[in-house]
Amino acid sequence: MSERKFVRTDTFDKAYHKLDGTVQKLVIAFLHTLQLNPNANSLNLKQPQAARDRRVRTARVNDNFRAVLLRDGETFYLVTVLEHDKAYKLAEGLTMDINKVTGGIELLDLSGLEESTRNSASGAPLVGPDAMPGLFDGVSDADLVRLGVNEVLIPALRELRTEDALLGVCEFLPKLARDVLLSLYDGKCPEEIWQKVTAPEQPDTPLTDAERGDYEAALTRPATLETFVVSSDAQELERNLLRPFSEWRIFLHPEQRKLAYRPKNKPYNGPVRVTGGPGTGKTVVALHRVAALADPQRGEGRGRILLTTFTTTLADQLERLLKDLGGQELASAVTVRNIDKVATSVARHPSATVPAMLGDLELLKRWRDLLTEQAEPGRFDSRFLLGEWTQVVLAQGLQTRDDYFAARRRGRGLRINRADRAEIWALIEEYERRLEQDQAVGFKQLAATAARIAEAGLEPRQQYAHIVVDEAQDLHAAHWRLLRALAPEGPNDLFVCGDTHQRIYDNRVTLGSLGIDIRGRSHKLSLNYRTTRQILAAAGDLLDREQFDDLDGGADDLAGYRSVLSGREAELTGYPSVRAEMSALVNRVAGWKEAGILPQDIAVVARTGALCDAALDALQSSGTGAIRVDAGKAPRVGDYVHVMTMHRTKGLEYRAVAVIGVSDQCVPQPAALTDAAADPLQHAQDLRAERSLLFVAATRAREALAITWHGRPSPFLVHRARAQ
Ligand SMILES: Nc1ncnc2c1ncn2[C@@H]1O[C@H](COP(=O)(O)OP(=O)(O)OP(=O)(O)O)[C@@H](O)[C@H]1O
Repeated sequence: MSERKFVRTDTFDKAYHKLDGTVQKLVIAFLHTLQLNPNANSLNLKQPQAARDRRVRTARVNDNFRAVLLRDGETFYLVTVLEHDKAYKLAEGLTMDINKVTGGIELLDLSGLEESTRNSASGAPLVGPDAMPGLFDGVSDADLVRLGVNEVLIPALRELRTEDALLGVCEFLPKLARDVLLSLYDGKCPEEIWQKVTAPEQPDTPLTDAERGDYEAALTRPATLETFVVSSDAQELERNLLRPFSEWRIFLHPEQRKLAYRPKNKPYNGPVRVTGGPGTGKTVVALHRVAALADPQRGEGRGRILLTTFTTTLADQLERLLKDLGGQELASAVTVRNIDKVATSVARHPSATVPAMLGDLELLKRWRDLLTEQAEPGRFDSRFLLGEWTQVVLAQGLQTRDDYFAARRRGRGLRINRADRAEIWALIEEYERRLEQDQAVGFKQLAATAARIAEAGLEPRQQYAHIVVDEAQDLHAAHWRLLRALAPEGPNDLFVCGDTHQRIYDNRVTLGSLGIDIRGRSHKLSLNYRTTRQILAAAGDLLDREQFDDLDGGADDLAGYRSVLSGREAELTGYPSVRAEMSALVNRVAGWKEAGILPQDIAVVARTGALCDAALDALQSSGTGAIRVDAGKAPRVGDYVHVMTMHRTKGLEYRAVAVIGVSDQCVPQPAALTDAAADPLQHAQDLRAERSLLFVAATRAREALAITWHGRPSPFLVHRARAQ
């Protein structure tokens, strides 16, 4: 007899978590009975008379609720738990099939689909001069099938004539079909959709005819695991259901799964890079990759694992998510540290005095002080010198005057001659001498020291077999040299996730030149799980046609970047004064709260601390609980709207986001821009970072985004603002 298996869908989990506690307990009891004896009378397992699929059953949970499931031999596919009549209605139109392209199992809710198309079409003229064409008239059935749309869906899909009708049917479609149809609706051609949407879901080897009907084999395919999870017994199922529902822990997109979990005999033969726009699940992939490496059963890991990212706040968040994913056991198997702590752990001797750590603002001030004390004004200003020190000297680990004279200055816009180099080196020596004297050190300087120590050789117990990096776009060259030296070359050594469209610090690198060879091991995620299509479109416009690098000397773009979530358009609104903007903010936040969004799911974001203070003041004076989210501190828990600068928003997400003060005087922030005449390249890079900051802030929004300004709008907004 084959082993009894429970396969639950994401819809089952969602339905379970919406039930009240007493019904949940009954669902668990039902599962235990099903495990012990699927033929038990108390289950009242029935095949609806009008069922389209002979495998469909409903079963009794209590007098009001029934579970909907499919039985295929000893395998039970748990679909949902619904009120009695709704359960029967769903069960009658439900079928299950194996997708011909992906080999993944799909549930097809034909009654829901047909009813939704019928309702949306009622009243619309289908013939005559006013008849509306079908949304997909220009796409052949053959193309739809080739793209992975099951042919039984096609007649109903041909009835769709409006966007509302399409959005209405989305909830009844398998995930791939939904993604394909929305991409077609967005104007993408079948070929592009094949490449970006469907092909990545294909299994590694093409399906044979026999495999197309083999459900047992289909159960293990990544495309199935996007929607289904297999449990071997009711206890395991119960344990999983009792945890809070977070889809990302269980239901990965096939691309995400393939990246995170490698077959045993196919390790990555070197560093891997994962890119993708905001919200595409890079962090989720990084966490699952760590889980795969830490799982002794899988045999992928060879030793210590480090998970690192840019800030302490993000590292704390990663640690929390790692616990969500694999409990304390997983969290204890991994070192989670932000990159500065990694550097500190290598560079600082435990008994040495702890130096003062200086950020860029303080370092810039010290450059200014040094220059003011010079007898004669030199050719170089403080911003240039800070850049030269960090982007050339620390980035390359230059230690001597000769090294500096021989160094290439890639990415620096101002040409300098030998006399200039001599002048600059003398200033840098004096600058570093003063830092040492004051027992102070810059963060990148510390990283450069740590890299030097690690490159000279570390004890094996200080090294890591595997390093997983999140928010990689903001790491400095010295960080990369350090990480390279911390993880000796080998299978699965480095796994790097990042998105250069979100680079908000001026750290550009070419990984290859730093000993991190990602050739042939580069992957891009493109399905956004966070943000609606409307918000993505507005955020995408902020980037204009700016060029972005791919961390390795090439170019990156957001081709194929998309979302299947739908919602309201982003709002872009200008006001005559700050006062008017703040008063509108107070009303907007009140509106969001009235619509059921909790205060802690709302963020107010500004470019400067002063504007944050003004917003905080306006909100608090109106009686709205609000707090500032500051560096290094986890946001206070409670019913507060979070107010923060754009820099703080990195890696976070909220249901509603108001980005305020996006005026021409404030974004880009004049103080953050190098003078174009002094260094045109640097000026362009500073502008790009300012644009990315706004992009990062806007892409934190899941459902609602408002971008506002007073006076004239920021030049980054101009064509959107005009089009509104
Ligand atoms: N397979 C999935 N199923 C459901 N939700 C997912 C999935 N993958 C990611 N998410 C959710 O999408 C959101 C964005 O994911 P994540 O933070 O990993 O994206 P990211 O690419 O790292 O984003 P960013 O670059 O903007 O920081 C999170 O809420 C995450 O839980």
